[in-house]
Formats: sequence, C-alpha cells, structure tokens
Amino acid sequence: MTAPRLLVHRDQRLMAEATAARLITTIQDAQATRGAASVVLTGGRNGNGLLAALAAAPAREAVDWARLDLWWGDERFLPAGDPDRNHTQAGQALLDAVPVEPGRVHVMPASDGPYGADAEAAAEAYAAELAGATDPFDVVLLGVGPDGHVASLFPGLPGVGEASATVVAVREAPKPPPTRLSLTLPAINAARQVWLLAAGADKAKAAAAALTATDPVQTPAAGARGTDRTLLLVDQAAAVELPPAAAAG
Ligand SMILES: O=C1O[C@H](COP(=O)(O)O)[C@@H](O)[C@H](O)[C@H]1O
Repeated sequence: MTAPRLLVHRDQRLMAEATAARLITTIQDAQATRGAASVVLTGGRNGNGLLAALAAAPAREAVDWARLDLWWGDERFLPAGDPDRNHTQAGQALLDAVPVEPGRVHVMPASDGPYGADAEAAAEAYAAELAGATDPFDVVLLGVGPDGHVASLFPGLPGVGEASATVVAVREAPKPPPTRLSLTLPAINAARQVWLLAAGADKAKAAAAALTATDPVQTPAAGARGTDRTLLLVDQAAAVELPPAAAAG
C-alpha cells in the first residue's frame, strides 16, 4: 500500500487533459515493459471526463489499443445499452472511437445478460473472468463520490468490508440505481497504481477524507491504495478542504 500523492490542477478540464496525458504515458510504459497494459475504468463525471479528454488527445495514437485490457471498477446493474451503464457511457466517451480489441474489453454483466437479475451470480462470473488475468492491473481509475465512495463501495454498506471476494453485488446503494456490481478493496489494492479522481466543489470534503480518513468503511476512498503508486488528482475547487500542509506540498 502506498501513501497517496496529491496533484492539484487549476480546473476540471485541465485535470482531465493532464490525467489523459499521464494515462497514455503509463499505458505506453506498461506495453513496452510487459507487452500489454491493463486499465480499470471508472464511471461518473470525472471518469467520463477523463475518457473524453483521452479521445480528444492527438497522443492517443501512441497507445497500442489492441494490447490493452480494459476492466471496470463498477457497473450499474441495468440492461445492456442502458444510458446509465458505465459501459455505455465509456463507449460514447472513448471506446467507440478507438480500435480496442473486443476480447480484451471486460464488460461487467448486464441485468438482462446470462445471469438475468441475479447480481450475485453476475459478480461471481466477473470474479472468475478476473481470476484469469495473470498480471496485476497497471492502473485502477476511481472517481470519488461526494460521500467518499469509490467504484460502488459506499460508506457503511457490506461491500466495502469484503475481505476475500474480488467482486461483489451491491444492493440498496444510496445513489441510483440501487443494484450494482463492484470490485472490492482487496481487488483494487492489488493494482500497481490507483488514481483517485476528485474534481468539483462537491468533492472537497471527500477529497480531504480520501487523504486523511482512517476508516475505509466510512470513507471507502481512504482504503484504495496501489502497490507502487497512489495518486489523488483534484482540481482547485476540490482542494479547498485539504489539510494546509498537503495542499501546499
Ligand atoms: O455512480 C458512480 O459514482 C462514482 C462517482 O461519480 P461522480 O459522478 O460523482 O464523479 C463513480 O466513480 C462510479 O464509477 C459510478 O458508478
């Protein structure tokens, strides 16, 4: 587990552009070192903003999209193609525009897929798919919610305390839709790098808690850490409640 390094950007647009550039370089490095790269995508405003910035970056041509595995940190358990699914939104923001290898795009099951409405069976199936991955994730992207949630691990819900499974079904999420699938903290924390994204004034409290909180059950973002690097990426609006020493550093 690595301590988070804080990076403050002037605004949300610049944060998305700078993070897209950082992601391109990180993918290139992983592909050069290990032959392939793996990235776990996040949904939400910050996650989709990053993907849109990546789509708009001329340097996206430097990525070998065919040697990139894409996974999801969480999914809203809805029918395939639903506009609220993280997969649908990632398609619109980036994936429809780049030559990804379909077999390397590991979509979480939909509620009208092979497991129907059985979210637990869907979570087990994704865990089995994940078990086939031999290398740790290169980067896990996590949008931080205003309540400190990451992926679909919400404060106080059972999923956040899961110690052994890599994927869980989440029920009664406080943010719609109530049923979701999520990677767990053990799965997230096996990644080489974890990047926490928190831009916007509504993320100020959560950004501070991601850095300073000690109980991941109350602040799931505080429990998400990479083995080689953890970044907390914020804009100035989200930085206003950070401890002064951290914000200056
Ligand atoms: O519902 C979700 O919310 C979080 C954060 O989203 P944001 O819009 O507040 O930035 C996101 O990370 C997660 O993937 C998504 O399913």
